[in-house]
Amino acid sequence: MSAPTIGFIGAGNMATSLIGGMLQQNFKASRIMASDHSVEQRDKLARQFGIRTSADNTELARECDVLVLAVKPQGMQAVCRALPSERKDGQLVISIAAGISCQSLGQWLGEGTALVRCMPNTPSLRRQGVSGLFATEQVNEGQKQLAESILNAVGISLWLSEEAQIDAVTAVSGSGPAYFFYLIEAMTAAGEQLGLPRETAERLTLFTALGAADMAVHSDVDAAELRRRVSSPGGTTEQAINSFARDGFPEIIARGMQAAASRGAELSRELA
Ligand SMILES: NC(=O)C1=CN([C@@H]2O[C@H](COP(=O)(O)OP(=O)(O)OC[C@H]3O[C@@H](n4cnc5c(N)ncnc54)[C@H](OP(=O)(O)O)[C@@H]3O)[C@@H](O)[C@H]2O)C=CC1
Ligand SMILES: O=C(O)[C@@H]1CCC=N1
Repeated sequence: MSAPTIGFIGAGNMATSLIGGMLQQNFKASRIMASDHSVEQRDKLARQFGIRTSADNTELARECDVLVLAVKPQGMQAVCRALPSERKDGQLVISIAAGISCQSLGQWLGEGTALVRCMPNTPSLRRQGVSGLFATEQVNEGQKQLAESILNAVGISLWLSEEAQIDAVTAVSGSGPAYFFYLIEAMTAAGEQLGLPRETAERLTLFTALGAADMAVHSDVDAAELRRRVSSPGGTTEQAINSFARDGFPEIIARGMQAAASRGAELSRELA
């Protein structure tokens, strides 16, 4: 059997991250297509990745074994309703939109559609992504494996037992890279205030983030224990951690993530 064709509708940030990662992992450019209404965006992807692009979403719907819906949530209904009901036989549709439920997608695309809802993240571009996946009952085992092979090509993926968990995944890992970038920005600025040149503060911060994440991923003890091992009694780290705790760091993070998850649920209602 020949390799499946994968079509991305919406060729923006997230599609670029996924396609970039897939091409580094044995997916052939000749089997990937992308459509976008922006000619600049189409040209950019065609140049960057050597994939076929189109201005016509219908062309992808008719030709591709897998359709990845990668437009903004607010544009999803119009995109789905404009797709033809006669699409490629056995097609799997993967939606990566935050807050668009399988129920809405089923209504817009046709109830028999095999649908996977997925929440990836932008480090997929570096093949360091993590995705949560939820399959509707129309999805067969082969299609599940196909979805997994796409997302595993750009990082790791985890199946969810309930669709509602997607909002939590969005709050943790979908939006998560932005929280770490925010911390990097804040630590770099604080390093500068402490007298370091900006570039030095930035490199120290970036490599500390990379080292800490790598160490935590490969450790057999949890993050709290790793933190304790850095914090010598009466030393410097303890002072920083105590100051963070006094200022409510865990509560600040929990409130922010609750806001992200609530927005996901709100979008599902608003855009149904
Ligand atoms: N960015 C992220 O980190 C993540 C995003 N997501 C989800 O991925 C989806 C895409 O997000 P993102 O990549 O950031 O968004 P972008 O705006 O970067 O990409 C969407 C692209 O789709 C194009 N588009 C809009 N309408 C149509 C249409 N009718 N036909 C074809 N193309 C169209 C847009 O063009 P134009 O701009 O001209 O309208 C744009 O180029 C969202 O639903 C988001 O929830 C999920 C996980 C992480
Ligand atoms: O901010 C957003 O809505 C999207 C979903 C997760 C990351 N970006």
